[in-house]
Amino acid sequence: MTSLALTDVVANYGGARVLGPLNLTLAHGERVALVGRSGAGKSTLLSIMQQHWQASGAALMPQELGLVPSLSVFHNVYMGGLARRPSWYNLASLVRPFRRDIDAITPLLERLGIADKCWAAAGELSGGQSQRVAAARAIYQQGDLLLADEPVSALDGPLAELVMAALTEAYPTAVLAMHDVELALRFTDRVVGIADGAIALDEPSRRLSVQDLLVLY
Ligand SMILES: Nc1ncnc2c1ncn2[C@@H]1O[C@H](COP(=O)(O)OP(=O)(O)OP(=O)(O)O)[C@@H](O)[C@H]1O
Repeated sequence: MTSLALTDVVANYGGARVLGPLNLTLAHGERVALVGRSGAGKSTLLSIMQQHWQASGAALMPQELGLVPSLSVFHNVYMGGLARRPSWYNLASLVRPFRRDIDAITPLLERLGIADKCWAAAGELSGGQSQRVAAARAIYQQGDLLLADEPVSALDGPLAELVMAALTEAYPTAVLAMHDVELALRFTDRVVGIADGAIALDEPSRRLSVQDLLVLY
């Protein structure tokens, strides 16, 4: 993968245009923050990216997380790697996880501070714990590109940094919709500001300050 391009993309809901026409190119190894006020079109743009780039190995961390509440944390994370294994293996793992998968997933949970919840049902977790499980699942997926919608919205301070560091280390190429502009500037190379469904700003993060981004809000 060298670069990924969206050309003249649009999104309509019930006949009303909410995004575009918009062009955006993402280079390999580039981490982009999507910022903008609520309803600007960040989630819509991420879902268009997913539709266009799924075949290029995009991992998605959706805003609503998409965990299976009745399954354990382990199994929710394991699901990130389902496509790498044959069906018989996945079924056997559901009944009795293999040691090598436990050994691969445990360090990830330890890094994100949720190893003690490995065998708890995902439905019993707090919002911040659930978000870390979804992050672990996205990391375990090991795609070429991460598309994450507000990946640390339920976490604050050091935990938000921990998760951002783990996600960006696992995915050198990523698009992350973020509300925390300070965190966005620290963990990405480029900021794309969305306002009313259009690109209102597209600059390298190092050239921007938090103040520069406030115009979008
Ligand atoms: N399913 C839907 N049906 C109708 N309109 C929708 C739907 N989903 C989103 N929209 C509209 O599309 C626009 C963009 O929404 P979107 O969720 O992409 O914004 P966002 O920037 O991700 O917001 P937030 O930061 O609150 O998640 C909004 O005006 C929203 O009301």
